[in-house]
Amino acid sequence: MTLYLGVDCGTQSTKVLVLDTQNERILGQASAPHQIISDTNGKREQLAEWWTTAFSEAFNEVLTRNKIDSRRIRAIGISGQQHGFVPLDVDGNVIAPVKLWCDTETVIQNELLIECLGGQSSAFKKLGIIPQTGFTVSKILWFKQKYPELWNKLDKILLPHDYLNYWLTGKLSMEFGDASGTGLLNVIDKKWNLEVLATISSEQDVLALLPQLSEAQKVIGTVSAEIAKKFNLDPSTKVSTGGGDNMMAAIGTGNIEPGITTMSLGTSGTIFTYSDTPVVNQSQSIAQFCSSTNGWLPLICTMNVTSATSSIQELFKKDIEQFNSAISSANPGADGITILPFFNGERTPDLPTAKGSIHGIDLTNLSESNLCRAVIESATYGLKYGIELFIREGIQVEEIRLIGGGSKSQIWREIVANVTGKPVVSVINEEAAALGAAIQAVWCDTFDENLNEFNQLKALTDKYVTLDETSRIFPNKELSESYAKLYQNYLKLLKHNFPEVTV
Ligand SMILES: Nc1ncnc2c1ncn2[C@@H]1O[C@H](COP(=O)(O)OP(=O)(O)O)[C@@H](O)[C@H]1O
Ligand SMILES: O=C(CO)[C@@H](O)[C@H](O)COP(=O)(O)O
Repeated sequence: MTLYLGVDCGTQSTKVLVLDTQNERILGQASAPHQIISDTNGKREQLAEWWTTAFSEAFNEVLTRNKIDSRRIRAIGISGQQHGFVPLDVDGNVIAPVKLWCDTETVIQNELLIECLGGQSSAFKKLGIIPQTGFTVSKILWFKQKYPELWNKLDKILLPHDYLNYWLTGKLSMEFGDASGTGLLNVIDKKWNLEVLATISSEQDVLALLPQLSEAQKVIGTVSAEIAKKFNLDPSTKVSTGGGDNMMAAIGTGNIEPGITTMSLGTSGTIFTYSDTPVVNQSQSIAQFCSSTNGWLPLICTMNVTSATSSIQELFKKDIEQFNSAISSANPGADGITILPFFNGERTPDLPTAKGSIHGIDLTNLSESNLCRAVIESATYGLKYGIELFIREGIQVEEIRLIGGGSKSQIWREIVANVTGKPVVSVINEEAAALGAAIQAVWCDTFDENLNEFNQLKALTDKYVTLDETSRIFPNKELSESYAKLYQNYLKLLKHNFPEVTV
């Protein structure tokens, strides 16, 4: 048996998946949860050690439950939530809690950086992307301002998946896909932008704080002796470059060539599509990330998907099954209730300090099931808003490949099809980021410099990514028409409450 491990360190949990390439099947998967440190000022942080603990728990569980021999693992691929700022000292210790992609405490620092770069369009010219509050760059400036003593100890800046790579191998590296979400990289020429680095600090060599950039198909090293012993791994076990969770989910949904759209219903909501060339877009909300397949991955991210839906679910003390049946029992449009679900500020549209609100309540419609339905519908309207931005930029969306925790819900899948007016289909393994990471590990391990890079990856995604044809849902004409009207009401409400939203 030849085994590959795919690991996805998401916001709410770390998932570990084992792929058996000899028998061409997934042997098993397990997950372990993480907490989040939150505050009303927008703080959203985690401790890096929670990720390594969750990795260990999920690793041990999947191996024990499926009686898998860890010595058979040839390589590991790590996927991770994007943008988080992991600060290391010279001894490789993490010196502060990690500010996450969903942290909005750094609004002021982000505004300052954009101003120093000459405003939004000038920043776009310099970087090919406009840094948003969730990106890493404003977290670095915030850290320097808030903790000057710690800043003096800072030796390296890593992203969450890079940190797990470092923990496994002792090697410091960053690949282009995840690096493109830092706000420090010119995403067109794929080089660090020295002007942005100087904006963070003109006295210090910020470039020296960044690890080496690596191409997607590379192995970064083998597991350290300590890790090999801890997990009973063969010391020759390789670790691939890995990548951001959306980049890995692109691989895990076969979204490695133009014309495919993936939507993730995770803590965040994302929509992304592969491009061979950078998409020079007028919309500041489309993040033109690099893919982890040496191309580009234009992406829309909303901050309030299962983070918002699980808040309402937990408020009513429902388990997932009860929550889904409450949604199904309510009428489309939740009898007039609409939620602006900005429980955590918002990235698309760019409203980092926004708060959520509930509208249209009266004595006849106030019920748990209507509120459950309304939060799901509103999170989906947020994603429809993203699709409209894609379409406006000439990016075609024919069909949506749905992944992430929320895609397990039949009723939510139906709502996505009817709100967007597009057919939706799930992949057989909805933990697409973990699967993508495992596929990337195979790609890196078996990579042959003499063969076409894309063809080698495509052969793997063709083999391991399967659409679940039984899950395909076509939009219902009548419901799509009602949702088109309900979406217009949502937009009206959005613009009324946030006049700065112009699109
Ligand atoms: N069957 C389901 N129906 C609706 N929501 C679900 C279902 N299963 C999981 N979820 C939601 O998905 C969330 C986890 O999504 P996931 O994609 O794993 O998040 P992340 O990768 O950001 O950690 C859970 O918190 C839950 O709200
Ligand atoms: O910030 C983004 C994308 O730019 C988020 O998509 C994060 O990468 C978190 O992902 P999930 O935990 O929701 O999968």
